[in-house]
Amino acid sequence: MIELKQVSKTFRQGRQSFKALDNINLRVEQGDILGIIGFSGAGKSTLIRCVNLLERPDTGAVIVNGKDLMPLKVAELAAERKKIGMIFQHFNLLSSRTVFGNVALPLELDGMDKAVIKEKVNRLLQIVGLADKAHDYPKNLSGGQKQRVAIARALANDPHLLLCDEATSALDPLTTRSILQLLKDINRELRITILLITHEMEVVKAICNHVAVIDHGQLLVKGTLNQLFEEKNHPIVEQLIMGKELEVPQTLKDTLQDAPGNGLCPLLEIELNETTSTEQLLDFIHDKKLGYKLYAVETPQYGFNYGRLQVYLKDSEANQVVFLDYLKGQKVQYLIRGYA
Ligand SMILES: Nc1ncnc2c1ncn2[C@@H]1O[C@H](COP(=O)(O)OP(=O)(O)OP(=O)(O)O)[C@@H](O)[C@H]1O
Repeated sequence: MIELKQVSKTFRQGRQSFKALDNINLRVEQGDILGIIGFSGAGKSTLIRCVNLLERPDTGAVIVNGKDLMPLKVAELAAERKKIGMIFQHFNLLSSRTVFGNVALPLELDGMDKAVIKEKVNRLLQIVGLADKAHDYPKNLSGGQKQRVAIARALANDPHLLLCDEATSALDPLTTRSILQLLKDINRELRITILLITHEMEVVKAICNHVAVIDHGQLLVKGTLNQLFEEKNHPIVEQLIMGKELEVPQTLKDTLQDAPGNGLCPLLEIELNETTSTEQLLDFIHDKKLGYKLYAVETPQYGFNYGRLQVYLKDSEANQVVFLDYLKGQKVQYLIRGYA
């Protein structure tokens, strides 16, 4: 369990000062995956770095596994830090060491026996799916593979907590998904608590069971995804939840019009909520025999309904009303991107 109590941090540069964290109180249970989300400059990195005291708060308590880290002496703090793994956006691998060498480093620094290191590193590489890359150098790896090496290295000291600082921001969407899946597996199989910072709601929706929203150094909301969606009226939360619009396919883009017109049908962007899954929505469409084309689906894979669909509702006006009334009845939000 992790608890931040009244944590504040001000950066000072010459005469200027900037309050990056303002009286943060946050509790994370063992086994949780907490997504810390907020816009650029909100204080996310500072917050996560305070958890292992890479950044030392000016005031407050940082309690990890029942121990306040703030008063600890250097050696005691180093021992506690060993149990907290960390991964970064740009992987931070040593280019002069092989994959094996990078993962082995924390164990070598710990003075571990060579044979034990070999056995352990090979097991870690197996977990992250890189057993065949042990002798490669980072420069020969893809971004996703580099992050897998970094994850294996972060797991080397058997941490109870993994801090992820924008771990997928430098990766393409497909690789992002595979790294998030790996983090999810690690959380489930090794029971490691994960704190993950991101500015993308999609990352939170994909793997987090709790979310904390940070803005201007303050904690705005902390709770489950359902609780976050209840705060949708908060302008910052709303902006984060809505995220990017789905890409309209080129074939439709060319013909899409802003206003409804004779024979035109709406292109809908539908925001699913906890009461309506993609399957339920499609069942309704099939039951009513509505004409449609599904252009994009963006649903998280891990048991939450939250996600978006892009549906071109190619049917009569009367049937369009049937569908839109259904969405309203289910309290599912939607946006009409245009008519074609
Ligand atoms: N070492 C530092 N010295 C001075 N100011 C800092 C320092 N580190 C962070 N800040 C400032 O504190 C604020 C919060 O920074 P932080 O990196 O925590 O935000 P963030 O939410 O992680 O942003 P991003 O998503 O862009 O990484 C920013 O305004 C930043 O400029």
